Amino acid sequence: MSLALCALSHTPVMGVHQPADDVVDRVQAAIDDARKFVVEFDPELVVVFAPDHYNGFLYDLMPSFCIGAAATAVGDYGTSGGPLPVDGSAARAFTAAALERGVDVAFSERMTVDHGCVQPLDLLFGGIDAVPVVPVFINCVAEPLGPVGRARLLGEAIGSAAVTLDRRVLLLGSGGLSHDPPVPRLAEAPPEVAERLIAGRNPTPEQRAARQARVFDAALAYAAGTTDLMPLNPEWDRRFLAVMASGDLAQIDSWSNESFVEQAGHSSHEVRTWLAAHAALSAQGSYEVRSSFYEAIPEWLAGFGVTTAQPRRS
Ligand SMILES: O=C(O)/C=C/c1cccc(O)c1O
Ligand SMILES: [Fe+2]
Repeated sequence: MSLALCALSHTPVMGVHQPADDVVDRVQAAIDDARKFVVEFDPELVVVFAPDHYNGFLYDLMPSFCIGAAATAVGDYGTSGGPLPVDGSAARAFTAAALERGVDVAFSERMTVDHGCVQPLDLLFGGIDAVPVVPVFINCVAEPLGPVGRARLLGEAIGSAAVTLDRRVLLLGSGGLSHDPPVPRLAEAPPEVAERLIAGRNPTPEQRAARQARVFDAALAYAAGTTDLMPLNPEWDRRFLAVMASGDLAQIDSWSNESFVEQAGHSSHEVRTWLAAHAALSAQGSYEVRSSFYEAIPEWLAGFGVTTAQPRRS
């Protein structure tokens, strides 16, 4: 058995509205390097810790966490769509391990995932069919959210089960870092938007296209500085990355949900996926960061990070 980690931001604006060429080149180099790391590790299973953006999980039934034993991708924003090659027995083992450790995960034999789960698979593996996966949903958008430390405990539980497998397991975290994209919030939503957040699965192609166009337009306006969306926070991002690299993950338990929003934007909660992935990696002992890239990219609406890490070699 062995574990490895790759955590990276996702943004559907990538490739649609680009920052300067030199920025794109640096991001591409970081992704290429992460892909090289993953190819060399040659994972036999990929555990994807990812948020959802009201495509699979809505307010009609919103868990804090859900492990999927079967899953289908909606294929939003041009990401791969269709069934994922989920390892159902590994998913059930991870679920049992989490419940045994007092982390009350939900479990799904028919999970739906979106770009949050699929974009990293597309970027690192060229699609969703390359390696068996276990998708692990972490609620990062639908308030109220539990304390951030619960994601750490989830990761530790899944990691404790992953290290017992006689397989190479890649822990993939997807999201963040600081960002405040125009994702609607139930508390402020007008009735028709509230209905979509509660029960708006399977939008029509026209509805999905309109939603995606709104995000693309927001990205253009954000880069031009003409929106009231919160600024990216490189200082906060770098502080978060330093905590992940330190291995002392429990210190983040004191970061209140309010502080995430106030300092790093409503969708900065997506870093819970990074936290869970690093906590899972820690199940194999202390770890070392092999590579860390970060750049604030307003054109993509995100503080964009790419990290690879592995158990510390003695
Ligand atoms: O369409 C959505 O709901 C979200 C889009 C988005 C935009 C920028 C950064 C992200 O992490 C996103 O999920
Ligand atoms: Fe997201």
